[in-house]
Amino acid sequence: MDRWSIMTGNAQAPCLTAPDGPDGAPSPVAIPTTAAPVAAVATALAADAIALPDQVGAVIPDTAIPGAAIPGTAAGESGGQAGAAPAALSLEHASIAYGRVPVLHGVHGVLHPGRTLALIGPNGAGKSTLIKAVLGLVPVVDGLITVLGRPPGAARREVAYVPQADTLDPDFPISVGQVVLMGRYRGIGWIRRPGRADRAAAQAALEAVGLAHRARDRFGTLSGGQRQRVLLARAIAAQPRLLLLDEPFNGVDVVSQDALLAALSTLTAAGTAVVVSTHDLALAQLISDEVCLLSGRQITFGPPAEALTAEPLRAAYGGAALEIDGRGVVVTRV
Ligand SMILES: Nc1ncnc2c1ncn2[C@@H]1O[C@H](COP(=O)(O)OP(=O)(O)OP(=O)(O)O)[C@@H](O)[C@H]1O
Repeated sequence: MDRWSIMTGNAQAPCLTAPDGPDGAPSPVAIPTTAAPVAAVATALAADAIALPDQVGAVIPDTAIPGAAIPGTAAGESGGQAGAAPAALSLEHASIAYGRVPVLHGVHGVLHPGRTLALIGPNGAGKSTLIKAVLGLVPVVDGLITVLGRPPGAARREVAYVPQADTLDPDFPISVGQVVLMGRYRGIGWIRRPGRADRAAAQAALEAVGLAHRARDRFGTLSGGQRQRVLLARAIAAQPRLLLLDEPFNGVDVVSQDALLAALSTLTAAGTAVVVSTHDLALAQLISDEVCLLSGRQITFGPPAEALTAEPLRAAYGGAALEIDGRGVVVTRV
């Protein structure tokens, strides 16, 4: 049976196990196989040239919202202190709505620079919605979201976003190197040609994801997982302070996933905060410092050892979260 599990034999130090593993050995990562084939994109890469919000893997365009810090924000809540770097992301009892009715309620927690936050929850839980709210694309109708000390949207120059891969067009005629170089355009503008530093940053980003040797190849000739790595490289080249990844591991094999994880680790070590939405609970436990468990509302926000336990998982997944002899929790595929 295809499923994820988080075994919590020791509540203080949960370990990850794949109960269905071929040899019974612990397997740290279970990759969902629900990814749709990478589908048509032409627009996404083309749109990037005019800096539309849904662009791929690049720093989100600045909408010229003044970047003033929000007055009255509690320093402790948003992680801001006089003279200290602000939190990468501060969520204060935020509710988010597309129209009049909020689809996500009561999101509350702080992500600091260099830390990784996993957004977890079943289909329709609100993971993508939260990412869009952080980008300033969907309104916060109650509470507050602060990004790098500023309102969502005002910090776009320093925020990179990698959307779900299946929104991309693999047929767009552009090389791998050019895709990555697009990550630099926020800094250099669309008129000026990229300089040596931009090319070096793009090259380093491609190396970080292990695809420097494919720089001259057409983007569309890469596999889905390799394309995902290129898009991450593009985001890395932008040198963001906050990176938002919407289900980046869908359809990615173990080798590509390892390359992605290594690149992410380098980023966080350099101080970039990462938000990653995923259905892979084991992976979330492996890579995240904080977990935000959602199901139309926030179930819990905290370290994985606390957030990915039986009670909150049952609240999010209902009967799909099965406890096994008090030893751990299995969430069947959602
Ligand atoms: N553009 C939109 N307009 C109105 N409602 C929307 C829109 N996009 C999403 N929703 C609704 O918001 C809720 C949360 O959707 P969202 O895409 O954030 O979930 P998700 O956790 O990312 O799901 P999945 O795991 O399936 O990607 C759902 O009920 C969905 O129908």
